[in-house]
Amino acid sequence: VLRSLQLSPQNSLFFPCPPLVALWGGELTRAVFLLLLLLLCANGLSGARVFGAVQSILVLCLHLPTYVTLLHALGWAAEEEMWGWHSWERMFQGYLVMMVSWIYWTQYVQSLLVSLSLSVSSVWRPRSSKQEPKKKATSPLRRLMSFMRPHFGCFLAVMLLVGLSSFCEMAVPMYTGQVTEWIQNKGTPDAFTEAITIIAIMTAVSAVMEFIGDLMYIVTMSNVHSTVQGDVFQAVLKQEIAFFDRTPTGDLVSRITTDTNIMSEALSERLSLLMWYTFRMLFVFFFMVKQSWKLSLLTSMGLPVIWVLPKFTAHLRERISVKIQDALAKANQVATETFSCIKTVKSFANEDGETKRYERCMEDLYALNKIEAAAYAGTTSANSMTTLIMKVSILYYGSMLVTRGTVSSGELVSFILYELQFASALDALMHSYPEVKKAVGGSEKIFEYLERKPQIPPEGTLAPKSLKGYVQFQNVKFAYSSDIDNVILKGVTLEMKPGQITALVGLNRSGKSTCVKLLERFYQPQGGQILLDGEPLDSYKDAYLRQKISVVSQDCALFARSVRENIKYGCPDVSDEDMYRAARLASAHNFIMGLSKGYDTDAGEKGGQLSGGQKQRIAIARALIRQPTILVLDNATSDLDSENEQQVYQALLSERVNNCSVLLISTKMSVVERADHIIVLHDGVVEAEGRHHQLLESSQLYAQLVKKEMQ
Ligand SMILES: Nc1ncnc2c1ncn2[C@@H]1O[C@H](COP(=O)(O)OP(=O)(O)OP(=O)(O)O)[C@@H](O)[C@H]1O
Repeated sequence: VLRSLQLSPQNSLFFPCPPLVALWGGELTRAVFLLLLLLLCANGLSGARVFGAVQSILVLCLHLPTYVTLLHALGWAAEEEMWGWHSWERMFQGYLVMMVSWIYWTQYVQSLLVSLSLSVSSVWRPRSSKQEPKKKATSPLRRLMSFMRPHFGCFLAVMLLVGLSSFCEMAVPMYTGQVTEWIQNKGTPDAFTEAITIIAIMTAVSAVMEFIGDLMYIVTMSNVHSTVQGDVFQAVLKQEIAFFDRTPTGDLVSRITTDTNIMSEALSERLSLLMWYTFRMLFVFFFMVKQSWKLSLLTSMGLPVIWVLPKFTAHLRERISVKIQDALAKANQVATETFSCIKTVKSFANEDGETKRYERCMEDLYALNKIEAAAYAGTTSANSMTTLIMKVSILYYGSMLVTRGTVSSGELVSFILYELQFASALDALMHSYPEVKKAVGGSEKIFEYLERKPQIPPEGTLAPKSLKGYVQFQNVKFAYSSDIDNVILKGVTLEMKPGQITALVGLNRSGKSTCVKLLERFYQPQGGQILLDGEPLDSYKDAYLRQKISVVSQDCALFARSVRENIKYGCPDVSDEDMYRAARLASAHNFIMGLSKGYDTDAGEKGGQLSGGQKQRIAIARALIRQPTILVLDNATSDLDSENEQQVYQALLSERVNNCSVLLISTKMSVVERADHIIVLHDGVVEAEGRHHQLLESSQLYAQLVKKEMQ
């Protein structure tokens, strides 16, 4: 309606009041009218939406009068803006400003206000003493930053260098504009030489700073990478055994190697780009405002539209990245499992089956990669489109300003050069931002491991100088899972006296090894307690227990290192004499000396270069070298022939190493019968106990076991 009145200085008789008042009056009326309309239609809209609409109406109606008043107050010419408000150009501008402000509001200001109000309320809200403090989920980025904190000085220096280099680089277009004006106006040669010299110096300084900054950054980031990888490895090692029972090895390896690599590669490359281009953008913007604030305003209006896009796609890519890494871990697991069971795979001729399984994982990965590629391509083309539109708008508006004489042609040249830099910086930022987000997304699982607290009670503090080795199980109950039908120990009460050989016998799967695992504190009993020298097992230090209790089990694993390193595993400072003594006690010295390189012979992966019996004797030597107070032999000689087995037990049991307590678990009753005390385990409880000849009479099960072996 107002437009149809064709308001202009010529027909201002419609508004006898001053034009500024008329402008405010008109726009306020429009605002009131639109607000009333909103009130009528707001039924059912949420508070946030109504608030957003009110904000949009106020921006739409009041931005022009505010702008004109500001120009007026600064004493700048505001005539054109004051009278031109009804034109199509101004109307289009009004809606454009409103849209931009709406994007700013919904995407940036609102979330900023929410986080501000949250932090203020968390400071001011009195926390009742009864209230449990909520566990704050730390963002992966913040957790990553904690790794960078020790290198704060380096990062500060890099920032300074980046800042300096960007400033020098970004000052060049300004002097290029001066050179253009010099050519146009045929200026003095001195001015030209001066501008060119400054350009050359600025470029050289920028290049040197960039080189030093890059070098420092890459070195620091590789340091951060090693720390993260080392810490993840350590954190995983600290987990309880049940965690390893649940988590496939391939998964763990994938997290420690692949995931940390992806994260650090993306971070070292992309984060550096993000930093460089942020600085560049800041300086470019500074110089752009210096050239023409009006053109800069136009440029910044396009910014939120360009920023919103990567925000959405970054979120999408972050989610896909987590899925991709899960799929990769799954594929790794399949490969690890196949290669570690290669003999089974081959003997069942299931190579094709395993290949198909691996291919299925690859297909899943391929599907996810396609989605990621589509998200990437979509972002790139949308970004190019928006930057192109921005460039055209700037050229159009810039040429109008040159025609009006508001900016010189040199300034426009500089501005366009800056705008190009700005666009490329923005483009790089938009590519780097999702990549950094992707890396951060991928790092979530890594931090999950890093922050996971082992689900075992904290270790105790006891580490007495002398330990007798008196073990008591008092009504111990245990199950590996929460399934009540699967209770392994239903109330085991037993004793291991110091210096004695105690044997634990029973049918297969009766829970003998489980008792050992509980004694090693690998799992926690769900009922009853285990005492060592009268003190609860949990009150001892972990390292102390590992030193005092040595276990040799049937599936003793050796490492792909020399025999010497395997025997000295965990105590590398022990003398060679002690190593030979332990090896002799384990009846291993003679065969080791017969190996091609003696104690320096490589055992191969999992001890694959040695026979089962040789591996077991090395494992016994490894246990004895610590001079334990309690020695547990859990089917430790199952792979030895009877002659060698007798030899080992003769040495171990008759010499009674360091007078230590021995817990013997064996199916060979001829060995068991030599024990001082024999415990028969059946159906999760101790069925009988005593010496060999007593049990033959008192325990049917024991008599059966002896009979079975004799048969
Ligand atoms: N890590 C585990 N997770 C779940 N169940 C387990 C685990 N280790 C052992 N079990 C189960 O606990 C039961 C007791 O096993 P355990 O090895 O203690 O018996 P055992 O008497 O030593 O048997 P064997 O004489 O055959 O070595 C078995 O049914 C076994 O399958």
